[in-house]
Amino acid sequence: MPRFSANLGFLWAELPLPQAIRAAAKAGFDAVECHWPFDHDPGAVRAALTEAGLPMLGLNTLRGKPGENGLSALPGREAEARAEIDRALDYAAATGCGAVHVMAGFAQGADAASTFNDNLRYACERAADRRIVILIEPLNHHDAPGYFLRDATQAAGIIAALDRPNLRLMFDCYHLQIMQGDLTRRLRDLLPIIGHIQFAAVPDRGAPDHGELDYRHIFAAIDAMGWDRPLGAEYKPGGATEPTLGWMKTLR
Ligand SMILES: O=C(O)[C@@H](O)C(=O)CO
Ligand SMILES: [Mg+2]
Repeated sequence: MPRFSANLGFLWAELPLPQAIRAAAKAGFDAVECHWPFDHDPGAVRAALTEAGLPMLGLNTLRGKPGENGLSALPGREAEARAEIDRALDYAAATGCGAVHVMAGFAQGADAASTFNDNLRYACERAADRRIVILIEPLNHHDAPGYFLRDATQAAGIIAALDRPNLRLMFDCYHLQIMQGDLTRRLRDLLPIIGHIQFAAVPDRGAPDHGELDYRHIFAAIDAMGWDRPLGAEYKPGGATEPTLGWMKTLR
């Protein structure tokens, strides 16, 4: 039976993070994850997680200046990228969060590729002694045109080349349906390197109860593969979150 993580970057995004954590617990989620929680006191976040009895599965490195979408593949920006990796790892350690998504940024070409690899090696090393997983996530080219990491094939190549036990793929069904499709086979083939799975309707990124993907089929297939960790609900509710949660009953 699938279990679910509320992505608090989109769900209950209007609430301060500790309140959003409590709202997710009340709604029946099994875990939470977030985008950029750094303005919230990590002690208050940890206390809310403990009170709610929920783990925090992941958070992202900061994106950089306005208009940027991560720094780790940007040649010449290594010092800033690594400072953001350190900041994210410190916050993850302080809140007991299990994974950090290292955001690549808008860049292309060989220099970007080697910069990303070097920064990922740095992140994996710094994360290892804290038992934190480093995630990389392909983003679709409509929402993030020019983003360095475009699809799961590219991400799998990086993970194989770096060969670090704590480097994993964030498999976001929304982005990967847009970029590559064939999600059932792709999930099965990539399962050994997947660190987290996220979902939303395609193409509007709404609740997973409409659109071109049938999540009854996808979640049953994921279940049959033996995946039992919470799946990340990373969709845009377009208003209050509670009225959008009907899918939790039908997809469980
Ligand atoms: O899919 C997304 O957009 C997120 O998972 C993310 O962390 C980067 O924006
Ligand atoms: Mg995602």
